[in-house]
Amino acid sequence: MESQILLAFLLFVPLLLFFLIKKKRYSKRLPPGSLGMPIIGQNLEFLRAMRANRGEVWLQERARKYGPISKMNIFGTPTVFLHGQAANKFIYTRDETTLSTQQPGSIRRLLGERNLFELKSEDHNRLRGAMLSFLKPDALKQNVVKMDQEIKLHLTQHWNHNKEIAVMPLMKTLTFNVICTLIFGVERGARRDTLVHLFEQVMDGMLVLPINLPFTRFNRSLGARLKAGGIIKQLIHEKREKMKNNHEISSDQDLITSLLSICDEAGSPLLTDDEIEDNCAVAMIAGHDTTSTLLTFLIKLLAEHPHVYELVLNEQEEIARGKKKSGDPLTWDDLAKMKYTWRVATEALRMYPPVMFSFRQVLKDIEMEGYVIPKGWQLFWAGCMTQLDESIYPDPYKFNPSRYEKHGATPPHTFVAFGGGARTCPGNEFARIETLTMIHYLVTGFNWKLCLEENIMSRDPMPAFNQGLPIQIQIKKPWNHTVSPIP
Ligand code: HEM
Repeated sequence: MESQILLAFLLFVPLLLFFLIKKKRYSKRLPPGSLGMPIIGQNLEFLRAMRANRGEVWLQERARKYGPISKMNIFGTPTVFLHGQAANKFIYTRDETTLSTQQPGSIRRLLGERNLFELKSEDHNRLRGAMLSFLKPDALKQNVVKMDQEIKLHLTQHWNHNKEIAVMPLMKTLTFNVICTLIFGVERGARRDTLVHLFEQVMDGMLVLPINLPFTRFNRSLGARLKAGGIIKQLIHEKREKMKNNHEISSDQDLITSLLSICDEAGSPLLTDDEIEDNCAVAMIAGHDTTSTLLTFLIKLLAEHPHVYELVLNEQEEIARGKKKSGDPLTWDDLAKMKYTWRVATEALRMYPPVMFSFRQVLKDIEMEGYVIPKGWQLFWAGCMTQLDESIYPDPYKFNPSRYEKHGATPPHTFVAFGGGARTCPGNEFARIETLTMIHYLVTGFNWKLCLEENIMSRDPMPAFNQGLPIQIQIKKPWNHTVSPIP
């Protein structure tokens, strides 16, 4: 008996030691931090912090505790959290055999399987190239007049007769309408209103646990996405028919027409209808809340910084004086002159980036800072945290558009509001045109002041004002732009 116990002991102890050492070696190489409870992980903590507008603080505290790389469990997946200039460079320069884009399950299912965020390698290049054939500056030049008209119509309908407005919902209305006109090419009316309403519901389920049970937020959003997809399919069909019957139709009149008109070398359509549908949904989701957030913050910051407002006004009045007739639309050349106004927008994007973090999937083990990021894990990185790093942007919480006058004011991989590398936002030029045009008409046409002393914010996932940012407006001079409704 004694010899059996001794034998068992001799076998068991080395085995135990082996597992302990192996575990120790592995966990030593994993980044610091805890994975928390299974499934729940750090979800609740993080989402609560985001909704209380403490998302940045939560991440900063984490970074202070564990350094630039740590592990956690978010959206049900073991995750490594990264931030800092080196992390941004690492992610933006990595090829797709190491890292691939993978959104959390909720986002993936809502955007559709063939959406640009999910596609990789050749598929990604093909789709991205097709989107850029409409979104690149040369193509967008043709659409400045449409943007101008859409913005004038918005101001006439929503600003002209009001004394007090809530900025945030109105900016969403504007950016929805701009996308409906320029991306979907869908006429105003009941169908467009339905589409807008459906996309609002889709947005609601973007950052939730993807539990598809009746009455969950996710279930409602999925239902709305299905219906919105149906409307986009119908638009694709109508536009295809129109193109068959009228060969004169210009391919850059909207994104759907542009995507339909691209063919491969054999003359067959380059994209499937599913790809067109999913990527129109992406353009709506990626393009409307981001730009409306930027515009809302700009309106707030201009109200709070009268000297900046004056400089923007001078620049815009100079451009207005250069017009042959009052009411003539802005041109591409006018936009190129708005240098100071774009610095102001850049400073707003630095301090209040609409996209604070992104996700990637790790395809092979990665060594970083002496740790291993294991294959199959999720990377969660807060690229924009560098924008508030005082060693890079001195006095980072001070709104100071003049900081960009200095040469080298934005060191590489530190200003990343539009992302970087192969996945840089393809809509940045679209957003720039929309923002500059809107600011032109706002400062030349209106004065405004904030109604509340404090405007409480939250993030869900974009930064938002809980009370919508109410302002009082005053029309400077009779707003006499004649606008015909855009089809
Ligand atoms: C102020 C406005 C905007 C901001 C701050 C913004 C920000 C970003 C960021 C940070 C990314 C990269 C995400 C990542 O690397 O995971 C991105 C990607 C993307 N954005 Fe934007 N965006 C804006 C406007 C727009 C607009 C107007 C559109 C379309 C009309 C658009 C369409 C897209 C698309 C399709 C992608 C995916 C690109 C790819 O994976 O290749 N964005 N955006």
